Amino acid sequence: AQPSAPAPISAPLRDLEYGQLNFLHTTDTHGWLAGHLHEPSYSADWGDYISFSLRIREKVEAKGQDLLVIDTGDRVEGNGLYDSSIPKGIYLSEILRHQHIDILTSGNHELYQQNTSKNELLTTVPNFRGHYLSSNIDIYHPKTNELVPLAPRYKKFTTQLQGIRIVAFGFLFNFNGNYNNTVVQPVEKTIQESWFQEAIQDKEVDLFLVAGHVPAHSPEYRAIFKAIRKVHWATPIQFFGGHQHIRDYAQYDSRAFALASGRFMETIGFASIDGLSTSSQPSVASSPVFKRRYIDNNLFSFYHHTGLDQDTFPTEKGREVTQMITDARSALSLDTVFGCAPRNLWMTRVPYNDPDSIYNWLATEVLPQALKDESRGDSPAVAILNSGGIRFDIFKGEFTRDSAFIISPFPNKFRYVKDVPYDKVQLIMTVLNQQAKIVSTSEDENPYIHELGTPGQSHADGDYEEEETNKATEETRPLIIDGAGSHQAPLWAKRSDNPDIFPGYTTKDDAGTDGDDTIHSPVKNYMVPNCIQGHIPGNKTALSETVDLVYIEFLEPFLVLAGKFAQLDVDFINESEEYMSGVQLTDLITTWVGDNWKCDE
Ligand SMILES: Nc1ccn([C@@H]2O[C@H](COP(=O)(O)O)[C@@H](O)[C@H]2O)c(=O)n1
Ligand SMILES: [Zn+2]
Ligand SMILES: [Zn+2]
Repeated sequence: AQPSAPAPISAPLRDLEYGQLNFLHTTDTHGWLAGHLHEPSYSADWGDYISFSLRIREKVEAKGQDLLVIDTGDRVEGNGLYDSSIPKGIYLSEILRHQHIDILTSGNHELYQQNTSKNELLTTVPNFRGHYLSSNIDIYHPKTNELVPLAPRYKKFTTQLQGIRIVAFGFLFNFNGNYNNTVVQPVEKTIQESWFQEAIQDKEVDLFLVAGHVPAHSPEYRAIFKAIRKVHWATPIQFFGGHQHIRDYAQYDSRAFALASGRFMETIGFASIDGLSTSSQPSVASSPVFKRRYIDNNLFSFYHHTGLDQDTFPTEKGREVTQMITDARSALSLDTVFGCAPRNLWMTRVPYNDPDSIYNWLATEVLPQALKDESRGDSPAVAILNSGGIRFDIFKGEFTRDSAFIISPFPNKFRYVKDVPYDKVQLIMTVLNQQAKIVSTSEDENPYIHELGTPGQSHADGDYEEEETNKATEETRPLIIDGAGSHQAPLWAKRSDNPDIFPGYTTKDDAGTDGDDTIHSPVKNYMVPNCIQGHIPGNKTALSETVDLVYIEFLEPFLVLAGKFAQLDVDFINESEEYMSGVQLTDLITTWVGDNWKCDE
């Protein structure tokens, strides 16, 4: 029987504009497959997304159109569901595989640790065999030690219903922070290889599909665009990108567009193309039409776009996966409470030195009070953290095991060098926070800067003031609504009269300001420096002329460079030692929370 239509709800939503070929896209999910438990606007989980894509497929296929589902990497690191299991990711891999994904690629986070890339090769690639593409990543096979492609370089396929002939690639940006069991070849070099050149010589192609963990606006995508255009002046190209954790849409020409779909399961990207040629109709008269939409990841949006409701929307598979997520969270004790945060602490909604900034909290409370290596006696220390290592806000209320991994998922330890002149430490801080200037002297145009600071931000001018709030680069979310649980639609979804506009994404991209499905009011957004420092003991005036320079180990390659600029004669790699017996930042935060943030009885 036909599902009955849901009761109409008046809400400020823009519809999806379907085409001959339609896409759903996720990127940078970073383990958030349970959705956002405290933010109704992003509260749908991977099971709901599975139902959504099945329902959208039914809808488009009923019209004879095709649907492709894409994921562009950074599926790992960033949430207790991935990071808290031993080994990491055992539950996540099982949950992920239930989504049908037509094309998926690796992000940089799949390559930082040896075990993670090994797991991609031995578990995720086989789970998505025939769909996982890796145009520029090789891996030393753990059994043979032979350098092999992580996955096939590209594939050619034809869509099910219309016979649209597609050549697809799967790239990673020019990343160089990978563990040495993998090799990432720069995109510009890869596209000169014979296999790529042969792939783009194919004349029987209706669409080039470039999926990648690459920013939508990037020198890497421009290079690929140019290489394809040299051979095919008019064949449509659809890029899917990620890595910057932003909603973005780039226009390369009238037939080539790139969509980036945010981060952390906040956004389901939608794109469509009309006017494509097909195998049975190889020439079309009209120009193709490209559309895009950024869907807020919640059930209210899902019901709206499918025309279904809470009874008709869920699928059996979706329900099963939601149950798998609930079971995994319970097995991992992710709801265990360590303390209660007395207030919200923000990454970018307030200036970084504001009392409500998470960075200010770390610099003035956590580091001075919790980071102390007793073997160093009274030696004062300055501890440096990269802002990019802090991944999310803290919401007022219960701080759980999940919260700890959400804020600080990386197994980063602290290292230190003794007796560094305090003024040199300050010079190093200045250099680190001006990293763009160092980078601009390098030969390539690698967006290396994203390897240090908070994703989605550029720190080139050292200006940390409020940004324009309507930029696609902003990180915007609706205000937390206390007490809201999982699977709730935004509060206004329950009103059928005159819905309020809630703060959230207000994206401006190359196609304009109408990309977001949900109409929001903007949220303030402030720049954050690449690095912050905490003084141990906290009183700066009590510091002696030299201090222990303590740093999070991820920063070491950047410190080597910054040390040279500051003319500091220290060999960080050979002279540094583990600080505080190798304590990790995540554990430091958890201990501090347990000691300082008591919950009311
Ligand atoms: N061990 C690590 C690994 C990464 N980071 C931070 O993550 C940033 C990259 O994250 P994306 O999701 O944008 O790819 C990187 O720039 C570092 O800031 C880290 O701190 N420690
Ligand atoms: Zn990411
Ligand atoms: Zn990334």
